[in-house]
Amino acid sequence: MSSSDEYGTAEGPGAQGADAAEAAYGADRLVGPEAESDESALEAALRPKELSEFIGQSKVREQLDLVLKAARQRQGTADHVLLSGAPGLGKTTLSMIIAAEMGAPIRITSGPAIQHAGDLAAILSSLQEGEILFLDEIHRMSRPAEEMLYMAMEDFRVDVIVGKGPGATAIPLELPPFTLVGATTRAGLLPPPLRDRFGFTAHMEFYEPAELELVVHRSARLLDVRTDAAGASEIAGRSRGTPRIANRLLRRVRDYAQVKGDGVIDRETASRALGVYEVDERGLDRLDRAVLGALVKLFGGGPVGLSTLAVAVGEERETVEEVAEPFLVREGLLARTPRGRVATPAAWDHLGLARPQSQQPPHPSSAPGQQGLFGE
Ligand SMILES: Nc1ncnc2c1ncn2[C@@H]1O[C@H](COP(=O)(O)OP(=O)(O)OP(=O)(O)O)[C@@H](O)[C@H]1O
Repeated sequence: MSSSDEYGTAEGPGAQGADAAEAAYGADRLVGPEAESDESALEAALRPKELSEFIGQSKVREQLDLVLKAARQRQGTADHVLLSGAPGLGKTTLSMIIAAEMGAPIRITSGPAIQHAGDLAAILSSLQEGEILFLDEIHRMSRPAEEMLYMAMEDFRVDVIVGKGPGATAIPLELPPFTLVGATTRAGLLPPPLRDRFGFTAHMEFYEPAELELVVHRSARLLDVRTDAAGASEIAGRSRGTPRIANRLLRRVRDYAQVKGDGVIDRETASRALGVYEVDERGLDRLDRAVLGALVKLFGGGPVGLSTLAVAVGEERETVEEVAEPFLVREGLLARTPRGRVATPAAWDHLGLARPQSQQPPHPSSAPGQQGLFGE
């Protein structure tokens, strides 16, 4: 096994790998950021319909508001919009809000559904003037379709190729002006010519706990569930900065409150309910804690190779690398280093374990160089 095989990449997985591993492991994962297969109707019911209802992302909202107002004043179509950010942060929701604010219809499709340029030509040629075309996972579109999109975005025109080989001819096709809203979890993977054709690019950040509390209160109101401030705060704190997860945890806590309590969600009820589902107070689930526990207890905090860590927790290495690690890294509990995975001092604290000597904060009298690995 090569050393890169053993240690995995320090940067993390590629796009397709991450999507596949999340889909495979994350299908029934309460804190997975992807939508579950039966979730779309529930999500639709909870989507904010107007920009003013959209919680958080204040900069994005302010900028988008300007873009849309200006387009409305000119009675034209809005510039193409690129929304980037992790799954479940509200990209689809924002695209629907753009359509609503522009009073325009919306067509929804995704990169993986457009494998041939012809698929895209069929969609583009049937758009109405001013229509919003939402292209989710735009980074997963095929190359020929992507190239067709360049011209469509810039000149509202496509060349449809008829025939094959030397006899093939390009028939130009005029398109009505439309607004493309592209969404991607990996803006860095978009080729620059595509990225540059968007007039407005917004990066969506993870939400602050206070913003997620507002999401929980709003959803609770729509679901007709009573939640007090402490209950909403407990759910928000475990939602990994993601409204989709907040809404999902709220539904599970609602079940618990209904079956085991009086239907009201307070701190105690939320905490007990999420304990049943093994989501801890910081939003880690069983897999996250298994990875962290193995790293700390079996390997003294590392460095340890990815494959060895995966064997220790009985999972595929892709699952550890793509499903568990991103959140652990984001939370500052685990670091990916060229020598392998390393637990940070916060990992011991989170697991309620005493830090070993090497991870102790330096004693004020200790000489430089005797500090722990992270030199706190
Ligand atoms: N700012 C917000 N305020 C209130 N609810 C939100 C907000 N953002 C997202 N949500 C809710 O979270 C859920 C997921 O949002 P959405 O489907 O728009 O995410 P997404 O970024 O498009 O995810 P994916 O990349 O997986 O398609 C929806 O039910 C939506 O109502």
